[in-house]
Amino acid sequence: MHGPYDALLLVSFGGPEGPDDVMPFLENVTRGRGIPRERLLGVAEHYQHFGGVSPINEQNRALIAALEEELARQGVDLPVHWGNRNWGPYLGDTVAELADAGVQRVLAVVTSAYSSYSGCRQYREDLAAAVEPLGDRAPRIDKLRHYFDSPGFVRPTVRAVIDALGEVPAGSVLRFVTHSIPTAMNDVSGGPGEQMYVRQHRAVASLVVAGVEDETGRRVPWELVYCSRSGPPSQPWLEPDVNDDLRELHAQGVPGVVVVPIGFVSDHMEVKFDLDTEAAETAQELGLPYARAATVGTDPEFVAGLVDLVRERAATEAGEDVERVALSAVGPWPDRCPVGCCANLRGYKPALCGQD
Ligand SMILES: CC1=C(CCC(=O)O)c2cc3nc(cc4[nH]c(cc5[nH]c(cc1n2)c(C)c5CCC(=O)O)c(CCC(=O)O)c4C)C(CCC(=O)O)=C3C
Ligand SMILES: [Fe+2]
Repeated sequence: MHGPYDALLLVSFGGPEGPDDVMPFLENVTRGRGIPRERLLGVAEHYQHFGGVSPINEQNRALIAALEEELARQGVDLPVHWGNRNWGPYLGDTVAELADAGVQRVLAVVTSAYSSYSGCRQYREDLAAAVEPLGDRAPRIDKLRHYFDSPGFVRPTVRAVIDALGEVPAGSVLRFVTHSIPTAMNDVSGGPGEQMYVRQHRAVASLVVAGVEDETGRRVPWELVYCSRSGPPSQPWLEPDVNDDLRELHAQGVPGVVVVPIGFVSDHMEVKFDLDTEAAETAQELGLPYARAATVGTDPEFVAGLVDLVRERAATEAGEDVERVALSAVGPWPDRCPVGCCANLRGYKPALCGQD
């Protein structure tokens, strides 16, 4: 059953595939965004530290393979295509190829689970830019609703946290980690004043903590902290930074910490560098026992959960009455984003998959 759709389209960030790609990639990411040059050079070093290769592309190839397998297993006959915002295969090229192949209806699955300009509307603008040159030949593109509070995202995270808690002393605490964004971007995430970026993350963290308690009987103290701040120091971004927080935890005498990167669906550079390299080093300097919980990646339950959401959407588009599973009170997120959702603070641009 795949309702009206002809194809799935995995939509992601993209990343460099070798040392010479790093600066052109970073220029693509930061064009017109006022990111200080020192920050850019610093981030270039993070990539060069890993041979100039971002882990994200390989992880997306693995996710596509896992999705194809699960779709076949469930008897859903939908091919999976792939397009990125900042590096090849570029979204514009992929969507043009789909049009050439006569594909008419596409369901986009974005590798970002939450509402924010960077993780939601910017991708919707990218989709609009991708169809724009194609005119009447453009496929119609829908976007899968946000899956942060889906069982397929929450349950593997619960398991990952339980595993990681086994690596640190009893009495350790949890620190859920996500990408910092400007507070002004958070304010309009999900709609004017909604602050959905933070609210959705806190909802996921609560669900995970409750899941861990259900399974282990342990109620573990937690907070939400941030990594990967960029932008000029004068601009407020979400805080605390994970490294500052580790110092604070050490000062409080906690016996250890598990960091849980719920802001990332796989081990992106932020996870590999900002957590596994930098934050791990901070913890080591402090003598603070530290473990990092796995991201959902290609966990079979996550992949099956995405396919469940694909089927839900296909049925909805086919006019069927379907149950919309969501574990938190801030979900289920609507299929089409509401007016003013995750506004572009630099000015309105056309976007697909929303009411505006
Ligand atoms: C909310 C959010 C997500 C999660 C949602 C999602 O997954 O989409 C995300 C993902 C990612 N961000 C990534 C990389 C970068 N992000 C940057 C810059 C920025 N990110 C921002 C926010 C987010 N980013 C923001 C507000 C900026 C400032 C500039 C701007 O307003 O746009 C910069 C420039 C240098 C710097 O400023 O740090 C880089 C290199 C990669 C690839 C990693 C890899 O290679 O594995 C991924 C998945
Ligand atoms: Fe980013």
